[in-house]
Amino acid sequence: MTQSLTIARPDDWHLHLRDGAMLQAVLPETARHFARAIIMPNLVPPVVTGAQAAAYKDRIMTALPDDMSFEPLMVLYLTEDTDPADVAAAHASGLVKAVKLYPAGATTNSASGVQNFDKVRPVLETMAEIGLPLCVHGEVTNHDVDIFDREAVFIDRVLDPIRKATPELRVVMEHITTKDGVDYAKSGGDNLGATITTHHLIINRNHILAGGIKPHYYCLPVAKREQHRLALREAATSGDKTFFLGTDSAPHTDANKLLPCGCAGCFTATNTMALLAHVFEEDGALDKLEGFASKHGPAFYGLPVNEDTITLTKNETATVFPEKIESGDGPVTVFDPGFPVFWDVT
Ligand SMILES: NC(=O)N[C@@H](CC(=O)O)C(=O)O
Ligand SMILES: [Zn+2]
Ligand SMILES: [Zn+2]
Repeated sequence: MTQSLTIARPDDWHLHLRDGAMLQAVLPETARHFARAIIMPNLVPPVVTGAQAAAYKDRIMTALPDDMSFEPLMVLYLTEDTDPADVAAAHASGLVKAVKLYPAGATTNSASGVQNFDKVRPVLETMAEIGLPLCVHGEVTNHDVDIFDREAVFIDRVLDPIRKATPELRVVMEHITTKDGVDYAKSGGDNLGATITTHHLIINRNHILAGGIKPHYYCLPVAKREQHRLALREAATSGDKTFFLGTDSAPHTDANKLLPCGCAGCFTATNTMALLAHVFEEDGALDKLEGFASKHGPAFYGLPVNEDTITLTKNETATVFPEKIESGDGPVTVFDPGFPVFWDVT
């Protein structure tokens, strides 16, 4: 018997669209299901100023197929030279919905990120005053900190001090991967939210490393132990409005993934909603999917819930997702959950 679920059209609160040929290829994969997305600014060079964000938004809208509707929510990449007045103007004009903090060297294209957090205090204070959220890639970069501990250590050494110094600052902990992240987000009050990716609800570190290395499961923050995946599942399916969907769909060509030093990122835009329906059903929480994917994010960002809807259908035969999508830069492998999924967006 087929089963179906209609929910308000979802949004993606953490998405990499890239630029040029890759943008052209991946944008329809998101716009097919999602109404809006928070667009990550880690291009080369990064999207630092309001003018750069306006130009990038134009390129996204130009790449959007005529028969699709989609609103990119633009984000500025925080550097030690970011001008608070430029940030305030970009927010006041309605263009920019968040500022992104990358610790320098933490992840893909983060070389221009912040090294000395004191240098960005004036920007953070301006953001707190105007209510502009800070999105955070929450990992320290110290070589003496184990990669599996970098999120928990970031919370103690960087995030908590920033929030104590600026309690009015609204913060999104992006792509949390640990129980530590879940617990900290839960206890943070209304000014703190957290996004969770689809893939971190599905894989743990064994998926990457056991039985041969699987580069397509390698992303940052790296997937952790099973106990952490279970904590993320519980948070996402709990109905707690602190937690919302940010897919972190991060396309890299297969050529760039399958290298001796391969790129970090999972490309999930194509099948995210079907995978989430599977996950939420498995946890007996289909009634919580709409909150996670369509309602808690707009509430945090002070935006309306989308008026249109999507319908998810569970079929008798497994859904066949494309193994790869083609881009002008080369093929991009679609995230494979490793089990059959019977849901699809109709
Ligand atoms: N998540 C990833 O593994 N990669 C992202 C960067 C990021 O979100 O950290 C990317 O831009 O490729
Ligand atoms: Zn990140
Ligand atoms: Zn990301």
